[in-house]
Amino acid sequence: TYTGNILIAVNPFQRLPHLYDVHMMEQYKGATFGELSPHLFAIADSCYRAMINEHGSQSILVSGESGAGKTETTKMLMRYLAFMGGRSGTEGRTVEQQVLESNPVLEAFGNAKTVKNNNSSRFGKFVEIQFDKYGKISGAAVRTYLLERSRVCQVSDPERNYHCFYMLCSAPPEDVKRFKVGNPRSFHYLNQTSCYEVANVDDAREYLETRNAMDIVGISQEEQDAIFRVVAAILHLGNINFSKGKEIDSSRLRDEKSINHLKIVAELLMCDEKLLEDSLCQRVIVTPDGNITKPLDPDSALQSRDALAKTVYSRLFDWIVDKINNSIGQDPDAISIIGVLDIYGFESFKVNSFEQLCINMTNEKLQQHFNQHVFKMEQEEYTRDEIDWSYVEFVDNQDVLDLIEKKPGGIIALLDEACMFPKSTHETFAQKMYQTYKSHKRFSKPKLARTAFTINHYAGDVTYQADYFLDKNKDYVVAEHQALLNSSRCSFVANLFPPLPEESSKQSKFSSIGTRFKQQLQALMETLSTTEPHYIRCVKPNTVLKPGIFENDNVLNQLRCGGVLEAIRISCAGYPTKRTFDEFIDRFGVLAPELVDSSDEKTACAAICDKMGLKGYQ
Ligand SMILES: Nc1ncnc2c1ncn2[C@@H]1O[C@H](COP(=O)(O)OP(=O)(O)OP(=O)(O)O)[C@@H](O)[C@H]1O
Repeated sequence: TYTGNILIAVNPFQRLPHLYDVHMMEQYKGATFGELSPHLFAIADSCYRAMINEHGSQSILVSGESGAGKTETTKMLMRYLAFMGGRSGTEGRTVEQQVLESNPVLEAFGNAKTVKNNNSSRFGKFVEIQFDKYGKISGAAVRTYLLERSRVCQVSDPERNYHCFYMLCSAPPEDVKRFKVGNPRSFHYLNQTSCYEVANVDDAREYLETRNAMDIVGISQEEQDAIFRVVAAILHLGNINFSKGKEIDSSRLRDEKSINHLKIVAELLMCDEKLLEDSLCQRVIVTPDGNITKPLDPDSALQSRDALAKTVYSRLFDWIVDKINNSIGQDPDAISIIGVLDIYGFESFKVNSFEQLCINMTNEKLQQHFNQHVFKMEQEEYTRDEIDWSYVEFVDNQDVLDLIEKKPGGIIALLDEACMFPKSTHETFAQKMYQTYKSHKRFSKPKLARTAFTINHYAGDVTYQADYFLDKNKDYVVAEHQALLNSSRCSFVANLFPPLPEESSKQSKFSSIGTRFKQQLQALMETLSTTEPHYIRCVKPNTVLKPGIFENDNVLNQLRCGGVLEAIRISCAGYPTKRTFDEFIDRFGVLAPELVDSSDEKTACAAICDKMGLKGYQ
């Protein structure tokens, strides 16, 4: 259905191909908005037409909670835009085909089965489709946000790690042999949960399809092999274990098995075995008097191993995104763009951490953008009609945004400070927040909390646990890991870790995930502000992921989180029903037939209202 121009799309949890086929696209092509049943093609069509007619850039913002259908909706939107903006009769790899095929590639490496969704995107995505002066697609760019790195090393029932790991384990026998993988149950990074299969998903087929999609987006066979070699290396890396070494607080490889896995990792990454072992079991400390090598105890070595796995995986993901962008190509002469944003919705779990804070900050920003837009649209309409609506209140969430991201003084700024100060712990960080925001309306400290804090978001209160904030915010690659991988004989691996520029290698430049994410978000908002936005709110009808079940309270909460209720409030506070003068006379003329014919439409309408004793109309 629609609320104003906002489309509210409910996930059907069953395939409805007839709703999304070419025949349906034909019907919506050029149809007046609102004439046909609400449909995402109607949004895509009005967006495309607005771009052609007004030569202005557009954006479609798709939001909703995990499993609500954002990614499916985004793919369908892209298909419609490719249908409208594609070039007929072209052969081979067209831009629009590449844009569409980037989806399965990104999903293989960035999606996983979670409690909420069997194919959950663990990153945010903004696809910018560029159009030339003929309204044809001439280029595209994909920007991704905040991939969930922790999943690579840590998964719990009934979730899975990223799809690509299982695909590789189900690859054809020659590839399984070549990449030295096997049963997913034999890898620590996969066997922490007992979930290996996803209903209706055939990993073996997905492997071939991903390879095929990689061909189309322009990733060469050698590059594909290197990618899967890295994926396999990460699996083996997870199987390396440590036990206490001879010296105090030192560690060594635990057993033959670990030695064997280490060998395989070195082979797959084409780097030196001894260097790999050292980079896991030791740290070099730079002091004014020279470098000191310090051994790591087994726990720290395990952490070092996991940090390496996460860094390699996230670099791999970034490489794939860059490659897709390079091979699709950007059109510097593009006349306008249509951006499609598929980004995680508001999150509030039993335990909320740094990721939730970043996600909810994104949603606060988008909410502000949404409110401003809805408000502005209404305002423009009232101004056009010369109607006074000064009494309609605008609720701004700038105070929450300031609390999180203001510099200096916001939570992210405090966190960066804490990360740079070697002695800080999550407790000192929490204390600092409690002190700083003692009297902030949107911040509170739960009773008896030592590290927890609550933020009053537009969609409700969320309590965060600050325990891992410091670690999660630090964005640096251990120097030993950097040196190791940069020295790989495989140019693909070495290029994932280019040498750092001089100044930043001196540890002077601190880079934090929070600040980088904030900057990315800022850039996104700037892009969005140059476009005319269109909104789609996806709704998940139930938590059992089945068709035909509708949980009322749950849906209501999603509408609240999506800002739909706020949009309705703004609309209700003004004049929610809009009729032209002749429609009004058509409907209410019977109340005063004698007035209708005698005067012009506007006067007649006023006369009808007067006759019925209505007060305060404008
Ligand atoms: N229009 C649709 N028709 C049929 N099935 C759908 C549709 N939309 C969603 N689904 C089903 O719901 C599942 C979840 O949808 P999707 O992956 O798009 O959710 P999401 O909102 O992107 O979630 P996340 O934030 O976790 O990535 C899909 O895998 C698919 O099975």
